[in-house]
Amino acid sequence: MSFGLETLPYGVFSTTDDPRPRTGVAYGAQVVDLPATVARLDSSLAGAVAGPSLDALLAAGPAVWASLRATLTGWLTSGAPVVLADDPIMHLPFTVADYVDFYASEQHATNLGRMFRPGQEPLTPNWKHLPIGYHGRAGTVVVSGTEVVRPSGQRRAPSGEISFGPSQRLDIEAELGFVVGTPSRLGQPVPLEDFEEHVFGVCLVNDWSARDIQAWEYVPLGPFLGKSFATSISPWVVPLAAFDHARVSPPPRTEPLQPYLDDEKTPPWGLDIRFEIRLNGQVVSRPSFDGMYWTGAQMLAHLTANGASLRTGDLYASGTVSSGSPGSLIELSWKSPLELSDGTTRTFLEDGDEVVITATAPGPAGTTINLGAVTGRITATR
Ligand SMILES: O=C(O)/C=C/C(=O)CC(=O)CC(=O)O
Ligand SMILES: [Ca+2]
Ligand SMILES: [Mg+2]
Repeated sequence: MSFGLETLPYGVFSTTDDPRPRTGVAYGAQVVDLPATVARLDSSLAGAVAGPSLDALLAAGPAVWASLRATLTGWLTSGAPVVLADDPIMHLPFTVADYVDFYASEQHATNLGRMFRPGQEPLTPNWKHLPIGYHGRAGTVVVSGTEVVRPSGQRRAPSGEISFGPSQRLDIEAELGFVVGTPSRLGQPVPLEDFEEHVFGVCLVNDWSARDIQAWEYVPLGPFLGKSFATSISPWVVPLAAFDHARVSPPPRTEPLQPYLDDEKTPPWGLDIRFEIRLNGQVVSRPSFDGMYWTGAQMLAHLTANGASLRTGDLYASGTVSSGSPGSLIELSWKSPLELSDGTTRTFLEDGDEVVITATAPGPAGTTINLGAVTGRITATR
């Protein structure tokens, strides 16, 4: 996994020689050890990277974010000496405050509506008027590479029999996660144009979902234990500043929007990010984020429209990215099971299966922004 100068994502790493978790920036296949450079940084920048997580950097705000990125770019371009580490062991990069999951892909919402609510209109009447979301479980957000233990729960068989046991319909959801840096004040909504004041950057998310548990529990209050057992995120958080060349207009809006969501006159926050989903090494889907109906800026405006405040470390995910190609197995195996090159087939995940989600975006002058990977392997129920 190699990262060019255009990406410069932040994460938290340790090494076998030095087991202290510390902040770093990925460069090539190595990591720039940030605390090792503090003596050469301005005090505001040094304070932002000195701790064992990205929390202080997230809280420091856009001026520090821009200044640190410019400083690091300057150092790496000019070959200034930095401490580089090999073979980093990656940790959860920041303290996850609140976790929200949106539902911003029209294709995913339509497909799931057809499957979960057959005979009804697939899109609910509110879908094109507001970005639908729910509050998830921040405490079970885990870093890429963490094993995912198959959850148990209640489910109802087609016969009507209710039972409790290991999920038999364990799925993935490939999503983009937005990481909040600067907090906001309680009672004060964050308008669309302040997105960059508050959001530090993005990561990749796999919102593991137990479809059998979900289908039985979710009416009328929405997702609960079918999704709260684990949510994996990539270890590298890519700053929003890296996406200047990836910004695109979202799909045409087909319903008039309330003024707080109307992004006609603000610079667009659609993002040309291409995902790849691998199951046991084999590419099974290539969704693209540019087809997502709602943007990260609209999701943030909606999240705070009632005056709910933001905290440093809030994470909100886009919802399954199913434009172009599906971001979940329930969609991929809808008509017929997935056929893998080892001769086996899948409708849902089996114990031992490994899922790797990667993504890239266009950078300046033909370069590529690398969002890294979020991986996870399923282990048997304990
Ligand atoms: O349509 C439903 O009832 C359920 C949808 C989901 O499970 C998707 C969800 O978690 C939001 C998303 O990832 O798009
Ligand atoms: Ca989800
Ligand atoms: Mg989850």
